Amino acid sequence: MPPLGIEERYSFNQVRNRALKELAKLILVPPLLLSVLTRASRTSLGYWTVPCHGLAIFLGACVRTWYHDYLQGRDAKRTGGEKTIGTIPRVKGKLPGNIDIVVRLFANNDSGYLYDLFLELFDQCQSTTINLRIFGIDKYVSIDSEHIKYALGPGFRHFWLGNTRKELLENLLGDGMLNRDGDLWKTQRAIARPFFSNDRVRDFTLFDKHAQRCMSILSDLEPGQAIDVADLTWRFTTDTASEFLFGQTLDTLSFNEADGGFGSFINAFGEIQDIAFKRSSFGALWPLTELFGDLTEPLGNVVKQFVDPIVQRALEHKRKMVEKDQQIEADQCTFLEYLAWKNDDVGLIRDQLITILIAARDTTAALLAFTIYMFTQHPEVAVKARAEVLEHIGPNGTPGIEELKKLKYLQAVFNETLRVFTPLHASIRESKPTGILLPPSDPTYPRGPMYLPPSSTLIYLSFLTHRNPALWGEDAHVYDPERWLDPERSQRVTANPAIFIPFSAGPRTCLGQSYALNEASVFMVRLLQRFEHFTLAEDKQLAPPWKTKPLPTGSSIFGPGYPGTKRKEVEKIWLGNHVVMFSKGGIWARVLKASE
Ligand code: HEM
Repeated sequence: MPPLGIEERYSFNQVRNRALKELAKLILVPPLLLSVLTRASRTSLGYWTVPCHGLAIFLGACVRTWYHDYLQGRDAKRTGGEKTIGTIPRVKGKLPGNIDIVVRLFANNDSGYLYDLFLELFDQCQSTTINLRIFGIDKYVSIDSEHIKYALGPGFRHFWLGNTRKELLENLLGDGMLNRDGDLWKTQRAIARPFFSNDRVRDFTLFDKHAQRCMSILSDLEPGQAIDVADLTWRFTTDTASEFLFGQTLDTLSFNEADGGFGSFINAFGEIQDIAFKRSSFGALWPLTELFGDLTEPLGNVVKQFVDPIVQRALEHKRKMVEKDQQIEADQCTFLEYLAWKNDDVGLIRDQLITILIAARDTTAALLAFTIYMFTQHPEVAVKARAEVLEHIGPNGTPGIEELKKLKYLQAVFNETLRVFTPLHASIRESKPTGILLPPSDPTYPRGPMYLPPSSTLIYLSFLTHRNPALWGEDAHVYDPERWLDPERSQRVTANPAIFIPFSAGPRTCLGQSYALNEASVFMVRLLQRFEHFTLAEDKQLAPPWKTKPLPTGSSIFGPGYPGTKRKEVEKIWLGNHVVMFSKGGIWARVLKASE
């Protein structure tokens, strides 16, 4: 069996065997050693057999952790050389293996404000990069803008996506660019890049067509009728992306889910992502929850059954063109035709298409939905954005690239939504098999260079970096687009762009940034031309479960109200964190048509 390698496709059996081996190391090896010892010394443990074997597992874990720390300490000295370097502070829970922390993390996810518990952990450790060490397995979590910048940019070569991340979505993303490192990633990115260049995504006809459909849906609502705008924007980006990628829309805006093919495709597509998210909460041992088979396999087959014939047709079309000695017009074709022109591998084309669909859809939908949520909470923002649209484009004008450039306030609104409700709230990298010296930390809790051991999992929470008062000022929790227009306040980002990374940074930065912002702008222009007032339908909205007032007393660098975020006071929705952030139960709003 080939070893799990960076460019390999992972078979589920390989992944399951890997997890079983890890489990065996944890719970089988120590009792086996004990049995060998007792046999060799002809000792009978009698009634003590079970407790002694339990104790052996516990001691085995302690010895392994101690040895692991010893090796790390040695490597840290080697990596640091003459320099004095620190170790990343470890979270110290009350129970062995930090079980209590795991329980609290699940509870925070289930009923708390997103990532609140982490604020407490960072504060306890007085560090913005911490080691959770759960059941003896190190997991580093960071909100440190300097450390994240290093991993994404200058230290890029020391990191890769890592096997843990790739195993989760192998059945959906396969060889797609979001799931590969090394040469395959480079090739995939190089092929796709020209298609997402600024010039290429300037044709707004497609965005406009689907945006206009959304406006018709909104216009047809009964007076006072509420709509889930998270669902509407999701359908908008699904239809737009599918037409952009495949050349045919999935037409989810017709709300006709019963229609066989694409309905099952969209469901399977969503379900795989749900499974992947659940897997991620079990860490590297998740395959043990699927001992009897890969839960994503049947769903992956549904996806393939839907996409492969479309890919085959594109390849057939290409063959006919080649026979007739025709050339493809790069600026006239769909992404699928473009990919088919570049290679003949159905699997590779499918993986790349699915990757872009996954990257393009929920992210941009979230940007739009959270912006509308903010319109409901800050009517003055909607009024100002609408005035700008009317001034530069008029009540019926068509948004083109030149018009959009003039919408400075709308750009500030999007920036502020991307800051406060950053769709990709977290991401993950793995360091390569050599120890690394992380640069000095950001000013939140000043620390010198710290040692990151080889092959470490580093999860970074841009959600919290974007809301950190030490980087953004005391009003970091306030939604205020003006901060992007005020030279003094916007200076914080210009001086240190690493504090704002909604589209990531460095060589793996988002390929679809222009596409996303143009698509979102066209939607918003159409919305603001037709509607002028937005309210949250609180009677429909799933209310957050926490009590907002009084806030807990005490304070930390993250502001008063420790250990929670200050936004808890004002938030009317309940944030959830799948791959992309969302509002549990949707975002229900009522919209008022603009007076003619
Ligand atoms: C508001 C909308 C969007 C946001 C906030 C966003 C954010 C991001 C982020 C943070 C990453 C890095 C992920 C990581 O390294 O773990 C990323 C990667 C990527 N995004 Fe986006 N994205 C958006 C829209 C889009 C769209 C519309 C497309 C395509 C049409 C797209 C295509 C990609 C691709 C292909 C990558 C992978 C790049 C690589 O690994 O080299 N994104 N995006």
